[in-house]
Amino acid sequence: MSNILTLNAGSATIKFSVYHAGTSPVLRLSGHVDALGSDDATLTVGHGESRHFRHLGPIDHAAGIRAILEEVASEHIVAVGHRIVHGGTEHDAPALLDEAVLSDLEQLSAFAPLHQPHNLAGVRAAMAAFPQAVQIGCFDTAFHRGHPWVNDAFALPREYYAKGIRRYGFHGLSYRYIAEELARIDPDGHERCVVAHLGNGASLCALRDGHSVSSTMGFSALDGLPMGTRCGQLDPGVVLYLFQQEGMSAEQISDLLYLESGLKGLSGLSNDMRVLQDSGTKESQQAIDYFAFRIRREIGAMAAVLGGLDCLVFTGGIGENSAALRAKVCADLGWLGIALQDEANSRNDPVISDGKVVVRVVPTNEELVIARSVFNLLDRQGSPETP
Ligand SMILES: Nc1ncnc2c1ncn2[C@@H]1O[C@H](COP(=O)(O)OP(=O)(O)O)[C@@H](O)[C@H]1O
Ligand SMILES: CC(=O)OP(=O)(O)O
Ligand SMILES: [Mg+2]
Repeated sequence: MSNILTLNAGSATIKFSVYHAGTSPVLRLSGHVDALGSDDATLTVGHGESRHFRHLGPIDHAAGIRAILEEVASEHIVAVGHRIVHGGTEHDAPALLDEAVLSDLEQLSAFAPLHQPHNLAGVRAAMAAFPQAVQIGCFDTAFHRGHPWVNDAFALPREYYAKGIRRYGFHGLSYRYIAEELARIDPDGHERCVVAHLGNGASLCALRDGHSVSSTMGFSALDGLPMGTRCGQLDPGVVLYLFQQEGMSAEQISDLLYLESGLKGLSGLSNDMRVLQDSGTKESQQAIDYFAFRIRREIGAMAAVLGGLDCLVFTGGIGENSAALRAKVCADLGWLGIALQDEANSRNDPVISDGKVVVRVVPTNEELVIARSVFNLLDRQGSPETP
């Protein structure tokens, strides 16, 4: 049986799925490595009703990818679809990954150091594991490529935009999935929608009629909301100060902003919302309050971009699972027409509001977006493996 494997290496998780290559993707097997970067990463694999679970210990992304490839080694894989976080200015659609494309994408690793190197290492590992399979890249940035210029540009001299120094936006596979789901669930109810993708990486996207018009993430995956270990929006004067006055090296500043900040830096405890919610320390509570405050502030900004709001969607590991965080974010948004229905919220129901704005919890599915893209690309190429 011919199958498609999808690999989605995030900053704290690696998710994978195997789809049967029929007329449309049919899920056979899926799973994820969770809590990368902690002392106890785990692997969960599900096959229909049955699931198995394995402790992996303190492993890195490369070991996580190896564990996944071992799980699927016996499958007949004809194509591997990869989430590639950064596609730069060139890639606005899924692409076949050959040596030339891979070397272009390697140049973008500095723009997304927590993701791009792991995404590309995943491609190399999959090439070695399945040498006969085609490798296809699906880009997080592609969904945002149609932004109006005012949303893409920084107020720097114009030549910097031409050099690629602009706001790209990320989490695009997740936003594409949500936009497609909204079109299916409620075709008339989402003209102006803000989607909050809240995982270890976190961003908001403003959707108008299902198209991205603005995102809180910018040039790199550091900007916008605070995240598990990333600082989010920061006065560039702070970076200059750390460099010029504190004598920190570029590498030290990079580690500080990407790996030691956000929820982890503010709580002094963990990047993981589950740990912070259970901990009860004042610092953990402040970290959660700060996270919620910045999300609320940016929802207001995105509503201003859209000229109002019809729909708010929560997704990602935190957005899908933390009723307490959603309640905190929405608490003072009554002026926007947002009113949460407490019981529905505590159950993570698909609709959790009873106000003018429909507030939804939609589990994202980046793997399915990747699988559909792989199918379409193989289909256009007339692959003998897909009817
Ligand atoms: N049940 C839960 N309650 C609260 N937060 C959760 C829960 N499950 C996962 N999370 C949060 O989601 C994060 C992972 O988000 P996810 O979107 O799956 O990963 P990534 O950002 O790596 O793609 C974890 O680090 C944790 O903070
Ligand atoms: C772009 C990004 O931050 O992705 P993730 O949430 O998967 O880490
Ligand atoms: Mg993710």
